Amino acid sequence: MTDTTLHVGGAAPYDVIVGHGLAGRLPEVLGESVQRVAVLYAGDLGELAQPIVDGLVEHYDVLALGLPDGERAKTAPVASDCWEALGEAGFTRSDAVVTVGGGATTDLGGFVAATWLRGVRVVHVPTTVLGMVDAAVGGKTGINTGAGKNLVGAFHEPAGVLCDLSLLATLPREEFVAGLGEVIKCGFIADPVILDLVEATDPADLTADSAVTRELIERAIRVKIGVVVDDLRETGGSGGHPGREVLNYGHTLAHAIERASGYSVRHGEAVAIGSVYVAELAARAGSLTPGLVERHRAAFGRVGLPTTYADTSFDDLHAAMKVDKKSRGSQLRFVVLDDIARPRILAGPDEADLRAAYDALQASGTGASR
Ligand SMILES: NC(=O)c1ccc[n+]([C@@H]2O[C@H](COP(=O)([O-])OP(=O)(O)OC[C@H]3O[C@@H](n4cnc5c(N)ncnc54)[C@H](O)[C@@H]3O)[C@@H](O)[C@H]2O)c1
Ligand SMILES: O=C(O)C(=O)C[C@@H](O)[C@H](O)[C@H](O)COP(=O)(O)O
Ligand SMILES: [Zn+2]
Repeated sequence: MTDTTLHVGGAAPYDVIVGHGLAGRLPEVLGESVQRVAVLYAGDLGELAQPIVDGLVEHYDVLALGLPDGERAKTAPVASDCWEALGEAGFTRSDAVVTVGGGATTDLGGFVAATWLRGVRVVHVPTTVLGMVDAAVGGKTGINTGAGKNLVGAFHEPAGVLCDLSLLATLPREEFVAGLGEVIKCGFIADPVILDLVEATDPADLTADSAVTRELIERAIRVKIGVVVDDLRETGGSGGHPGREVLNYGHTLAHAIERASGYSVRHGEAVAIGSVYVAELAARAGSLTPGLVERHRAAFGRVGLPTTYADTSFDDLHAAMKVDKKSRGSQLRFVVLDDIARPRILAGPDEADLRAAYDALQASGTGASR
């Protein structure tokens, strides 16, 4: 099957290429001025990263840096170690970073590229579904702090994104399923066909190499591109649309759960739980019907994502939600739906509704399979 090229327009345009065996296209995407390339890869993925490094060595001076795996990469000390390594290797503004890994790796690597010399080129090679449909696209980069998730970061558009579907072959099932959390989120906020496909497909057929998986991935990328080109820096939408904040659907509670669980709940799993929570909240605010709340539970639950959570008290999660970037002063703000693909901002909901929605989240649904 041929590669699909999805163009991201705007001030710093680039392409997201979806296909198989894409590593050979890295020089074309990196451009001609680059001399040195730092490959920042998830340390556990050495076998996936090595052929990419070997290909680059033919064209560039290559510095390969293995990072701590997953969320452990998204810390200030890891970013600092990368800056030191780039400094020792004499990296200049004509050099570039290539990231190879899941969303945690692209977030950290993107942040290093955004901050080194105030910004050098970065090309992402995401190796998870979540990285392909979301983290590698759109230019959000970041690390966590003790106070919460993604609290330090920068917007830094990549020079290109190579979504090599062959790399998904080794992805553990639970990581594959976690990525579907962001895909299904895209269905609720913008593309109902995604929901139809998920509901019509036997979950056993949602495999790394199936045609329906590729269609879901490409549809979710299109949703993300469509949102970010209109509101690259999350300054707000128009005509009542939340703008880029719509991609944060379900994320206010999700980030609080990730932090409360010491990041043992995967991001995509937390997004599933958080989306059911905002659906319950929207129902209490009079915008979403009970039938559509149940559609949230059914769609996420169908692919094996958790739709309930009870490990942390409401008061602890409420405190954690207050550091969400959508908050303004002491006011919490949520993306909610009036219908499928009709998002809006709900500002300052009553604490009683927030609590009742959490009670409803705890009362039914399926938990994480761990
Ligand atoms: N910047 C953004 O716009 C954005 C969007 C969504 C999510 N995120 C961030 O992305 C992160 C989650 O990303 P994720 O779900 O990809 O998790 P991850 O990066 O933590 O990777 C999950 C696990 O899968 C392993 N893995 C990755 N690819 C593999 C492969 N091909 N074969 C075998 N194992 C593989 C990793 O080693 C890791 O253990 C979170 O930190 C989240 O905040 C950022
Ligand atoms: O790209 C965006 O914008 C998103 O909000 C996508 C989210 O799926 C992603 O998890 C993002 O990292 C969350 O952003 P944050 O600003 O809430 O940290
Ligand atoms: Zn997310």
